Amino acid sequence: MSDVEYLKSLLGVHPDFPKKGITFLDIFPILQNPIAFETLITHIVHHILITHPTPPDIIVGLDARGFLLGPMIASRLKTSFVPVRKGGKLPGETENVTYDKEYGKDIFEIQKGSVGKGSRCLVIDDLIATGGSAAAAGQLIEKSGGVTIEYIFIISLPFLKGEEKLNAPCYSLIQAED
Ligand SMILES: O=P(O)(O)OC[C@H]1O[C@H](OP(=O)(O)OP(=O)(O)O)[C@H](O)[C@@H]1O
Ligand SMILES: Nc1ncnc2[nH]cnc12
Repeated sequence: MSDVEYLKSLLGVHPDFPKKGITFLDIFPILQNPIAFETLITHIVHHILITHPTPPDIIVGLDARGFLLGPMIASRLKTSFVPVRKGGKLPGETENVTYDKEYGKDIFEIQKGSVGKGSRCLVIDDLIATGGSAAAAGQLIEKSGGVTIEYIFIISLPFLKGEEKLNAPCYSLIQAED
C-alpha cells in the first residue's frame, strides 16, 4: 500500500454531517495515529521542497483545521506561519473578506502587517470543497501585498470544482469521489 492509500484508508466518512446531503471527511483519525501523522507531514514537506526550489516565505494556515498542519510544516521548513482566522478572533487591525463554503457563509481575517510586500505564501488546509475558503485566503494574501505560490490540501472534492476559483496551482494528496 502506498503512503497516500494508507492515509486515505484512515479517513472518517460521515454522511449527513454537519447538514443533510454533506458527506463529511474527517482527518482526525490520521492525527490520532503518530505514524500516519508523521507520514502526512513528511509527504507534504517533501512535496514543497521538490516543487519549490526557493522555499515559501510564509505558510498560511486556515482556521481551524489548517492550524493543525501549518505550524508543523512551517517549523520543518524553517519558514514563518501566519493564520487566517474566522471573523472577530484576531486582535489589532485586520483585512477581512466574506465568502461562501460547502455548508454556509463565513468571514476570514488576516492581521495587517503579517504578510510582507512580495512575500511568497503557501496556503495549507485540510480540505478543498467549493474552494470558497481557500479563494478567500488568496484574496487576503493579495490585499496584504503577498503572492500565493501554491495551495495544498490533504483532500479535494474534484466534483465541486473548487480548484477553478484559485489563483495558483493546487495540490491534494487524496481526491475523494462523489
Ligand atoms: O472549499 P470550501 O467549500 O470553502 O470548504 C472547505 C473548508 O471547510 C472546512 O472548514 P470549516 O469552515 O468547516 O471550519 P473548521 O475547520 O473550523 O471546521 C474545511 O476545513 C475548509 O476550510
Ligand atoms: N465534505 C467535507 N468534509 C470535511 N470538511 C469539509 N469542509 C467543507 N466540506 C467538507
